Amino acid sequence: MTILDDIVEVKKQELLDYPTEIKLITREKPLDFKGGLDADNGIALISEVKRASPSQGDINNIMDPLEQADAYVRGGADAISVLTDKQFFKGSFDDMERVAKTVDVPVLNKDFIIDRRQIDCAYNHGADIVLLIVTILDDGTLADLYSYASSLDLNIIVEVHDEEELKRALKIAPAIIGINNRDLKTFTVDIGNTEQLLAKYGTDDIHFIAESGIHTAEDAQRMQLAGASGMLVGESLMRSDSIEDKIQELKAGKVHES
Ligand SMILES: O=C(O)c1ccccc1NCC(=O)[C@H](O)[C@H](O)COP(=O)(O)O
Repeated sequence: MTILDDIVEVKKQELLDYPTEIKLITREKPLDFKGGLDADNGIALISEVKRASPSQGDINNIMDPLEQADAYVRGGADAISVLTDKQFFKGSFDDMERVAKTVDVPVLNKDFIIDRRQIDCAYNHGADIVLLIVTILDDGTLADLYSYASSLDLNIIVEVHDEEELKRALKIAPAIIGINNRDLKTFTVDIGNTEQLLAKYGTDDIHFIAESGIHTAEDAQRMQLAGASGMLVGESLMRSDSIEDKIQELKAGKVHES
């Protein structure tokens, strides 16, 4: 059993307490994250609110998620990711909803989705983007959750770690693929993973988001040079005592069309 197996097991247990059907609230259309990627040929930054993690333990559990997200937006983040898993990341839907109600950039619900009702919850709590992690889904469920989230106008990041998962993701022709540099089963982190996969599979038809292990301007530049349209950064921003400077540093390599 890996930690990822444990996380999925907890999600299954939590789902036992969900109603069989979740009524969707009436809300504004989710903000268009993909449109932002289409319009900008630089590298977008998704800044993550991450109190704790299985690999690091407590990262920064004393900050206020709203103040953190505000600082991210002031620094120039293009989107905010909020971990909503309670048991392993000390997050909550309340954290995400407070952020989504306040910031004017798209908000990603970072969780381990295995059932449509989690997408309903993400939607009702104000998410604009959801994450589908290929390794925890079979092909049929992946395709079903993708089409369900699309029907709600949510942006979707389909997350892969290796070539086999990437090939499975490509079968549903997603607009955005996240390449996680962290192996969620062993916690090994290597940003060379994005470089290797994009050298072989990079295409202008898909936006690729480099996820995890990005700490410095040099790391960010490597991800951009590899062809990533975006990067997802958690720990290094959560540990920074000068968030706005850290964001400027990470975005320093951002190239804009003149
Ligand atoms: O971060 C972990 O320890 C972890 C363990 C098991 C499953 C998922 C995990 N993290 C989720 C993420 O992918 C990251 O929060 C995200 O990509 C940001 O990574 P980082 O910048 O390295 O904090």
